Amino acid sequence: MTLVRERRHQQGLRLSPPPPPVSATADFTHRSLFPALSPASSPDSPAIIESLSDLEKVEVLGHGDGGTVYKVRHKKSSCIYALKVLRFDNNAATGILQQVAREAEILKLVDSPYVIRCHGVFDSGAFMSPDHSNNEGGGDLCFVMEYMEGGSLHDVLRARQRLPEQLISRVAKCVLQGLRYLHAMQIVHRDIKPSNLLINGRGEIKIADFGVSHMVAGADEACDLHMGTYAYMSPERFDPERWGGRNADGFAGDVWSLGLVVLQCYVGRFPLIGPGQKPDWPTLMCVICFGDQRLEMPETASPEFRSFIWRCLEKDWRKRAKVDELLDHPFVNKTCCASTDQELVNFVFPVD
Ligand SMILES: Nc1ncnc2c1ncn2[C@@H]1O[C@H](COP(=O)(O)OP(=O)(O)OP(=O)(O)O)[C@@H](O)[C@H]1O
Repeated sequence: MTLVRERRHQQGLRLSPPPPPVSATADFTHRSLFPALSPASSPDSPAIIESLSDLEKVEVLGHGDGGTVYKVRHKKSSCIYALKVLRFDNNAATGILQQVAREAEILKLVDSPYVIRCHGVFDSGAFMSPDHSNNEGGGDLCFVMEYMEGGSLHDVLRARQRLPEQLISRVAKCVLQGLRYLHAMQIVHRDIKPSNLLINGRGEIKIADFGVSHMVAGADEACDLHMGTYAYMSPERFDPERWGGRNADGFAGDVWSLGLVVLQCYVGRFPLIGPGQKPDWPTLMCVICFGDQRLEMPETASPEFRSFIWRCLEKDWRKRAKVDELLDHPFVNKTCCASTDQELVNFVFPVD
């Protein structure tokens, strides 16, 4: 646990667009954008959060491209939450404002044990007008989220470098269950990567961060095909002309990203480029979209692991495995049974 926490603030493989300005402190006077959840629908978090003034900061959990995440305590109930604060000034691009508004919209809809639960969204009111025309002066947007004690898979990999195969299988199973839920709701995540997979004290893994997700129906994919982190982006999203991306439904892109995450857990670094090689845009373009990708398929990995990876990292999205196929795959079905949630907990929170 200590090890994991110490390394939380280190930066991961980040190739997202530049961040908007981030506030150092949360202004706890915002209004609620959607009602806090009732106790019945949230057994883990009995508190009803009416305003951000109900919460007090405990510590900073981490910084992302879009903002700062705090550990906070609900004053009345002492329940612990994670508070993600995004700060915008009046120069914030409309695209970014639409992106966070999209995250808020999607969070309202999702309710799954495999997806991070959001207990409320609060804002200063400056940028949430439907056409984003009223954004003079900027403001904060604050997401009150379920607190995940183990931090992200990125934090865990920083601390422990690699995961044993049976724990990787457990991670894969949870993410696939989350994706099955999201895809059934016609939501494509589009940014599956280690820092967006969070782990709690019960060894549960959940998908977080819907900043670049979108609802498939009615969305204009062509407008924002390149949003998300390039490193984990599928060939059809990276180079839609070459890989028929204009016709892709988007779900296959989440499977590709999961394949890379699973392989990264095994080899201990981003798997598509050599150690020390810079993951810049041209290098990634070459390995993801052209010729033979330099896939490091470890000799020691089981046949089940290899087969799972090949099914995820099939370049042609039409031939790539679907989520349901992968949930039936022996790597997920069989290998996962060789471990327990407790083993994952022991791995994430080692006794020093
Ligand atoms: N719900 C949570 N519970 C506990 N820790 C969290 C939670 N959400 C985020 N964190 C921590 O805060 C860090 C920053 O999270 P954030 O979502 O802002 O950015 P990120 O996902 O790491 O990067 P990016 O902005 O590129 O997506 C995470 O890496 C994680 O360590």
